[in-house]
Amino acid sequence: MCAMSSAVSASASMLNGAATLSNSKTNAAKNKYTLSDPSSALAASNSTSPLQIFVRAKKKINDIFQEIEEYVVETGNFIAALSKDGVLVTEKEVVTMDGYFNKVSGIKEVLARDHMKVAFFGRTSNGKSSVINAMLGDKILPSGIGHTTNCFLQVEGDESNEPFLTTEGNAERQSVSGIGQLAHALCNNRLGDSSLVTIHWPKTRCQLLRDDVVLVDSPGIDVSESLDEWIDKHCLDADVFVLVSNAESTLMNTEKNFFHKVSQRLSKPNIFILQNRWDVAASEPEYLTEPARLNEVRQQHMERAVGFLCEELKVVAPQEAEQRVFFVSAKEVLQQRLADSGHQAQVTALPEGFSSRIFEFKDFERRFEECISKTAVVTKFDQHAQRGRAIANELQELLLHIQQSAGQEREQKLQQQRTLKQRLHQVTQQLDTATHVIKDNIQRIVHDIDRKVSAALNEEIRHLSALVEEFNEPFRADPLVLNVYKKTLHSHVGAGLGCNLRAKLSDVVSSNIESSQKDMTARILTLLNEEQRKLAETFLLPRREPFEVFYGLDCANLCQDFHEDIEFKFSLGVVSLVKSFMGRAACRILNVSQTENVPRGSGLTPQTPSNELPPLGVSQSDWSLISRMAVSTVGSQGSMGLVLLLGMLFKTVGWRVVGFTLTVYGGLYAYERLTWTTKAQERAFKRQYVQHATANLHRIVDVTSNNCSFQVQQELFGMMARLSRLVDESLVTMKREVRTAEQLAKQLEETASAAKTLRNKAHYLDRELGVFQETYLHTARH
Ligand SMILES: Nc1nc2c(ncn2[C@@H]2O[C@H](COP(=O)(O)OP(=O)(O)OP(=O)(O)O)[C@@H](O)[C@H]2O)c(=O)[nH]1
Repeated sequence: MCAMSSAVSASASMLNGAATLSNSKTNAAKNKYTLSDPSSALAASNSTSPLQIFVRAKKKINDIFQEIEEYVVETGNFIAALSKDGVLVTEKEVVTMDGYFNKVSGIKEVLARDHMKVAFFGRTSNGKSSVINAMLGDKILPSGIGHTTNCFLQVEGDESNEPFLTTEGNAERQSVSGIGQLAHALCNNRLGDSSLVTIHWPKTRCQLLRDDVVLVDSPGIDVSESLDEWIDKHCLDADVFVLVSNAESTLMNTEKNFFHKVSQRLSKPNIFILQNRWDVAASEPEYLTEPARLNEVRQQHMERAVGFLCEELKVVAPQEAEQRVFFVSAKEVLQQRLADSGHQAQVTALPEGFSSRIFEFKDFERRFEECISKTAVVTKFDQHAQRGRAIANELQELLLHIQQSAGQEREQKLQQQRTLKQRLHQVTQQLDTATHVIKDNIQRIVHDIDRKVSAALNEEIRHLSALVEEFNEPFRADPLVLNVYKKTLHSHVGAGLGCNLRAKLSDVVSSNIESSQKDMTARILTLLNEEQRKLAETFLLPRREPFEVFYGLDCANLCQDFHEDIEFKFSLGVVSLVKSFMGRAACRILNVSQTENVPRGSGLTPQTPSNELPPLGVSQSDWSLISRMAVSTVGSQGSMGLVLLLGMLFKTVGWRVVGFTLTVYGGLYAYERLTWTTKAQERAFKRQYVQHATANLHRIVDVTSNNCSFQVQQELFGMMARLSRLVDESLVTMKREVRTAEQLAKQLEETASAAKTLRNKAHYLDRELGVFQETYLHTARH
């Protein structure tokens, strides 16, 4: 069993022999360990063990660094996520976070391995191994007369239930049976005196090891020349050094020189001096009879040891130096503790001063524990705590920067959002106004065009005869030829009208359209941003072809009901005269006469119609009869009618007048008949065509002008629609930008909030480490 449990029996023994111990430090210790109940004494010793300072500090700082590690991972993820957009954090900061993580992980690993290390040095056979065994309460290390320890042996606690050992550079677990001998054999056979063998001892078997104390035994400093190497390899991380001296002799130069070397390399190392084998000195017969002389010897040893520590090494103040020198017997303590644990028979005959030596050893252990605990807390944890605080502070700075940057960015985004909303509202209103004005302009232009097309077409209709006259395809009265002639004339007239209208109107239309387009473009482009404006100017505005109005004058269709009348008609014929003088009424009469099928060939001469009363005593009824007969005669073209008509005239005006008239009439008829040539037929045809087309074209003037203005309207509205679409797209883009700015502002707010939370966490961790320093490190230093 370990040292702590043996303290109970030591305390019990002390009750008998403590009176011999006058040293005040042992009295103080006696009071602490005078406990009636062994179990409660163990519990008390465990709970009040100074080593618990280190144990609790280690647990606390490990817990804190666990939190720091989790925190660094969380913050690292946060920063890595932010680095994607590269606004708030840079790639360098991500790398820095990786560095923090590596540092914290490294510290955590070191912390997990951290322990309190005590190294034992002294000349061969001074009892170093025995002291360690006594402290551990078990024969773990080999000890014996002569040079037994040939390399460094480190005893440390392990969670496993069975002990094992490992050698330097070889993590393989080696057999544990006869561990002392095995370690000894390893030292002898394979390893140099600077090499290290680690003995992993179950923590459950020893409180000291459970409390993270590691004990290192060394070969005798008087038999090695590798002292510098020892210091480098085994002393620099030691918290406490124990010089195991032989109380039978004074401190040797080899011992002193070694610690001079140590104190040169380390600042004020913690050194305890154990005057071991004090039992042998105390058992000298001369001291048994005269205990005062033993005290003198003790005093001499004490003065030299104190002088060595205070004046030579200067590692401790004079008033504390006596607390570092103890007169003990490791052999007796080990025996006592082995007996207490049942591994060995109880010592029946206790030598003189046994209890006080046992007690002084315990006192050493107490002082040693206090010292190593405080020292180890400072040496092991202070730097880590400082580093942890530095990391926490650096992260606070970084997060504060991110928080502030995110806040500023958010403000910018909100401002941008406000500006965009204003612009959106403004553009919407301006678009409404512009649309209204443009529509009015378009309507105005459309009416103007309508009016101009109408006027131009009317003028063209007025000059239609000229257009028809220009048509000089060969004319023949043959129906087939005439049909082709008509078709070609339709085309000529349609094309001519279209061409003339275009010539008259295209400049007006173009300038109107152009000015309107320029106006609407100027109005709309101001609603676009620079980029969209350029785009519009590049792809939208230039027309590939100039706009042309299609007049759609389809004369073939328009004049399809045209039927020419190019039969010869004597201008002084009854029908012509009737038509001339009586107009439609005569026509109706003619029609009626035709329908009544008046018999032909009355033989009467046609008479010039007149509105005046008939001369030569011809009554109204006679004129009516003559007219009817003439009409019937001409209408029937028969000789009977003519005969009847002539008969009537002979009877009325006399044969001479009739004869003369008929001669003249016949001459005229012959003249007209002879001059009724193809050319005359063509003229008649064209005249009829002009009349017919004029009438029909007049009917479509409104339709055509409407059609043209509609085309202009379509063109302008098309342009306006394209421009409006651009503005609409611009508005959609702006709305999207508003939403994006809103989302970004929200994200930035969340980022700032998250950065603040993380900053608070860093502050909390810094405070935790501060409290840790205050609780453990500040206390340990004072
Ligand atoms: N009487 C007496 N003998 C002791 C005491 N301490 C150690 N011894 C004996 O001294 C001898 C050497 O003890 P070790 O513990 O092996 O000494 P060491 O300093 O480790 O020796 P090395 O390992 O060789 O350097 C052993 O026989 C021990 O029993 C003591 O306090 N009193």
